[in-house]
Amino acid sequence: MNNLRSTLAIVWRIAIPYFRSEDKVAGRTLLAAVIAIELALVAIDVLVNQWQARFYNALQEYNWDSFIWEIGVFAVLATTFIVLAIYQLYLNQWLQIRWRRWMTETYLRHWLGNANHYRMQLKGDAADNPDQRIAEDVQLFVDRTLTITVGLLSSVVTLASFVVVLWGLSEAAPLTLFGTEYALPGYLVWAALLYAILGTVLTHWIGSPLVNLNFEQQRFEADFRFNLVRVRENSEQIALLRGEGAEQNLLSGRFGRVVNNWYQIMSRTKRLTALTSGYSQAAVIFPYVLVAPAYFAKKVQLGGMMQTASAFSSVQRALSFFISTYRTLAEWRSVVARLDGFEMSIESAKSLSTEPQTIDVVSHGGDSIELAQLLLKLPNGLPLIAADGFSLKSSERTLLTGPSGAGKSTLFRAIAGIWPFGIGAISVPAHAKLMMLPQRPYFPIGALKAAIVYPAAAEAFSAEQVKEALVAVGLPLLADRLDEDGHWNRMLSLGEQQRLGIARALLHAPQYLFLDEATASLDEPSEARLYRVIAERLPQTTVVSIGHRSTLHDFHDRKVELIRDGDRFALRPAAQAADAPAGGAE
Ligand SMILES: Nc1ncnc2c1ncn2[C@@H]1O[C@H](COP(=O)(O)OP(=O)(O)OP(=O)(O)O)[C@@H](O)[C@H]1O
Repeated sequence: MNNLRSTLAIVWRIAIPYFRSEDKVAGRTLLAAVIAIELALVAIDVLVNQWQARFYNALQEYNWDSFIWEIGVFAVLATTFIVLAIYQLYLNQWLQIRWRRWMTETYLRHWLGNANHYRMQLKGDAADNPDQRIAEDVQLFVDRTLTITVGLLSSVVTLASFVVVLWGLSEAAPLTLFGTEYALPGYLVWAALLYAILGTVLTHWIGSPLVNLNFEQQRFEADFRFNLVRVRENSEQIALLRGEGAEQNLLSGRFGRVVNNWYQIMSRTKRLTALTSGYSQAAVIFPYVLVAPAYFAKKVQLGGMMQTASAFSSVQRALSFFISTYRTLAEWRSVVARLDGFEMSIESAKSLSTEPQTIDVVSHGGDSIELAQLLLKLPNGLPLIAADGFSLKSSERTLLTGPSGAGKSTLFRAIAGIWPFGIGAISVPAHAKLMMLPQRPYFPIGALKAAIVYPAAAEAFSAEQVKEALVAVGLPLLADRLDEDGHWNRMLSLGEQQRLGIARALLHAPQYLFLDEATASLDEPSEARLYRVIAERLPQTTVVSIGHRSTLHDFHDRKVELIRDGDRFALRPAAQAADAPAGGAE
């Protein structure tokens, strides 16, 4: 029960914000329309039930005129039913897509906002496969929540309406057993109730493991899909390493989990279907058995008996809502649990950046980046780098070196404000434009121009500007392909990608440019040429480079090293300055 209450609380928390959002008028109106139509459909059910009594009586009495009249009445009822059913579905789908659009946009905003997607990965306890949560679970949540809510409401209203009908019919067709009449008010209602309770208890008993099995199934499917995507993304590496066999084993292993879980779902579903279909078949005949003695004792007409059977089945169907929607409910609960996990994970990623015991990245009025009493840590809490009183001055070019794994890239991450582990402060000039270029730049799939100017919009730079930047970084041949669509990370060599990265930097002209081995795949002369281009074109930019080649020294004003200091590395200015000024010798 507690479980149910907490699930409902989570559903409320996930579902309600939409109906309070900027789209609330449309959302509430559509929801009200869907509910109103559902109620009208129940009313038609009641009318059809009363119609049945008249219709079968007309048949029993061989009354042709009544028969024809009732056919007409039925045609009107059926037409109204059809029109309402069509519009209910239509409005329901309309509500679904608006609700889903709002939730998807909200989740995207929270997930992408403030580098939460990155922090969620760092946390390690991140919700698995966020893509699945955003793409699939939101859709399932909206669909199932509407189906279940409207279905439940319909059941309650059907129950209330038909209980009244059935209670009246219990009086008209008194309980007759072995020729004796028993005065048991509303016995048909009690019989329906007992029947439904029995079915519900049995269904829950057999079906409850399905909740967890469905949850796992979705997870295994998403894992399998994710690993397929990884193979596609890394297909060159895999082909070069002849890793196909290993991939086959890995993927088969992942798919094996999908299959094993599926077998368990199959076996549970088989038992559940045996119960639910047996239950609904028995429900067809059960009311006739109950009323038959009264009918054969001629206490009730054929119309009364048919009406009783139909009312009984309506009550029974309403009471059995839980049974008929059990699988949907099971699936829904796992969707709710996954979305809840996703929201929690976003929240905890958000809180990581605001916890007092984290690195404070603050803006200040000066024009240098200052590190004060900074201690960078690993996610497991171990210290990585200590830095105090260290500054990166305007227009200065600094070369950062140090052993592999010392934390050079992590220092860049901290300055960019995405590494939350540690304490201390990093002051960054207010409104300063920082740009980080990694060794492997990222290019979104699409037109080359949009890929180069990312994250700016393609129109932010003219074709001439982009072409000029391409020529400057030594890629004149690409200048004619700006409108060509492609997966540039896959199509270009790493050296070419690094040149494109520098072109991006030239276009954006940041105040601070951090190059994390961003030219390491180029030959030395090409690397030197790119550094000269940066010096010429971005003379005001503060450049911080991570690199291992000695040729880089010529293009930097000073050298800073990460040196082991006990259990951590310390940031120390190297004793001697660089041999030549920025943009100096080749
Ligand atoms: N997401 C992460 N989770 C756990 N540990 C991490 C994570 N990212 C980096 N580390 C650890 O932090 C340490 C520093 O990594 P970093 O990439 O900053 O080193 P680096 O000095 O740039 O190395 P290299 O010169 O090899 O590129 C490494 O020991 C690395 O394993």
